Amino acid sequence: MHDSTAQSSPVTPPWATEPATAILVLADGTVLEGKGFGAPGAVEAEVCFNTAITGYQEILTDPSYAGQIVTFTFPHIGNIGANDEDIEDLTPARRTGAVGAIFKADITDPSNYRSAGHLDAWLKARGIVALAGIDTRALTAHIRENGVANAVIAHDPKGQFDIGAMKQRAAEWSGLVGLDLAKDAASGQSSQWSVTPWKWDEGFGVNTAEDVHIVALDYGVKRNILRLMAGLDAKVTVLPGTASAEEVLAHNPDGIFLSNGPGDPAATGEYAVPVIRELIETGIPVFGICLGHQMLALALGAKTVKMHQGHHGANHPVKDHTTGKVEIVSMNHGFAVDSASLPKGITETHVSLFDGTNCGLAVDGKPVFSVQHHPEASPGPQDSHYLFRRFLNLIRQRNGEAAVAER
Ligand SMILES: NC(=O)CC[C@H](N)C(=O)O
Repeated sequence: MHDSTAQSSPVTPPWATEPATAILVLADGTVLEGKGFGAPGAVEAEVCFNTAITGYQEILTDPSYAGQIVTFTFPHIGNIGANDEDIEDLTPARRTGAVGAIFKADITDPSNYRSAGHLDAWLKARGIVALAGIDTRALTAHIRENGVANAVIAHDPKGQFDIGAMKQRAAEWSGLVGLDLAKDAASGQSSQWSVTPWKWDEGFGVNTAEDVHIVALDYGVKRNILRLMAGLDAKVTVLPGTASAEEVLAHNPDGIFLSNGPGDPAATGEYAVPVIRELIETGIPVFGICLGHQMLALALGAKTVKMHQGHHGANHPVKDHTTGKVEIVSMNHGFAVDSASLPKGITETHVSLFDGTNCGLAVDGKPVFSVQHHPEASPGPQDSHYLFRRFLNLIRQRNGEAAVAER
């Protein structure tokens, strides 16, 4: 990593035999040069690092990564190719998710029975600008020391870059604080969801039972969340995150789900937060994940803050205070609920064992709870799947039915 003052192109890194075809310029002037993959072009976004060792397609298609470039700390990305199943955004044609990707090693030819093509071609089709061949450990250390960075990532097969202009663009970008990306991340349409989780040798299933009805408010929802709820015999109706409380209640839900999503939770204060405030007064069980958790906290009067480097990975330890158990979880957030701001009557249910930040809350005396981490774990370990059953039990209890085993 070096601070380049070069304004002319093509850029030739000292170790390379060929000119760089992709480049990352941070707002602090740091320049990283390597080999381009995926879509040509240039885009400004926030660079964060993800420590998961599997699930690169699920990560890159997670709508919560809108406005972000993901640096994978795992060095070999792409070796199992790409397929049409490991997708997390609801409407892939809209390509909501990460806009850039950074890898240590070049993408190799795919070798996996599920592969339908090369990751490079998939990145190109999805419009993701990718850079490979850089020291991702150094970039990760840089982010850990200095915090997530605003940047511009560019890929030009001819290696023509205007580094000065890229530096200026990175420095001038507003960053994610104050940015509402959830409104655009949502599919914007109401739909029914009945697909159940993928099973070995069977693929995805379809749920026809409709024991309970869950309305999921979509702020950029991940498919595996909907699959897990459908897998618990729920009829799932997805509504745009901009729906009013009246529109939600018109569906007669037994439970209301608040989805994950991109951007600053505090920027959703005009549409989502007031609606959530109304919904929690109805007595209908409410469950929120990640952005849904943060917006619920805001609706309850707490505050959210921007984190230094965020949590992005599939190996984070979280403690559930209600059971005393520790779960290894999937994480993807750059904002957090300030636990000191949680008002009276709200219990902090989960905390991160990495840094003590808030990872869950429950409203005393109401069937309303949420978590910061990702129990759908796509990708990630399945320790937190019990949270979907906890939600179902709140619904069953309210409907006068017997609880199912949580674990
Ligand atoms: N995965 C999410 O829902 C992320 C929530 C929010 N955009 C954050 O970065 O903290």
